[in-house]
Amino acid sequence: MIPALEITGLSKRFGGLVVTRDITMRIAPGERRLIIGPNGAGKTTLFNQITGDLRPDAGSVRLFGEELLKLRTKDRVAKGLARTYQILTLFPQDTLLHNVVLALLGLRGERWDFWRALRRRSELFDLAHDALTQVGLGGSGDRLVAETSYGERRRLELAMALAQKPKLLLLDEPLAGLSQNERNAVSALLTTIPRDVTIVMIEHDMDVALAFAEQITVLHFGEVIVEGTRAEVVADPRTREIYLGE
Ligand SMILES: Nc1ncnc2c1ncn2[C@@H]1O[C@H](COP(=O)(O)OP(=O)(O)OP(=O)(O)O)[C@@H](O)[C@H]1O
Repeated sequence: MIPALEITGLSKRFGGLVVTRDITMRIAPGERRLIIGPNGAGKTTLFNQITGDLRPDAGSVRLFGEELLKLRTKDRVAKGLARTYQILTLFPQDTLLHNVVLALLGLRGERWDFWRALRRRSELFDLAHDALTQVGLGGSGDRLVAETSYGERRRLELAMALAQKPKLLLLDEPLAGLSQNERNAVSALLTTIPRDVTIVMIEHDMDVALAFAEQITVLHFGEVIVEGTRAEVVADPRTREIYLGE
């Protein structure tokens, strides 16, 4: 079976600092993969190399068998890659619906062009509305982002990614900054994402993350230290040593 995501020998250093050391990882179609590791382990820089925000020094990243590294970010997105960010990247003075439409326009690789957007309006707006509905914000499209709660913004960001109908979704700490109630709601939402979307998630909230993930990769100083099923990784003494600091 062709993996949804296959990373081979991925390496990156910033001067003397190795942030990704020969990472090799295969993620099956439909899998829910959790990536954990201490602060600075290289989790976000790994995502940045998958998306093309950062160029690795060596290695390969394949999406359903197709090499991504020579493609620009927007072309990777067009191949079915979407991500959310640890730090939200929204337009607060615009509406939720417009934020999703703008994400869709980014997907299509078009410069922001008002008239062109207007011509495509109904199609784009329908897609955007569907995505908002999928995250429970269907009735909130006309509200300004600035007037929403943090939890609603996290949902909006998810809608922006889902609107692109990704095959592979990278979630960078989707629960960061949320209250316990909001965390429960967003994690319940994550379980409703259909299996034709493969999900790789970085998350520090272990309760939620462990419940969600089927396979777990532990990174430490840019290197894969432990990988396996939830039970295997939790039982592995290296996980405790590295991640829990025991
Ligand atoms: N552009 C850069 N230039 C130099 N060093 C960088 C750059 N980007 C990241 N780093 C360093 O790379 C290391 C890995 O950072 P990264 O953000 O990937 O860690 P992380 O595992 O996502 O951490 P956290 O859990 O805190 O988000 C850190 O030491 C960070 O300071």
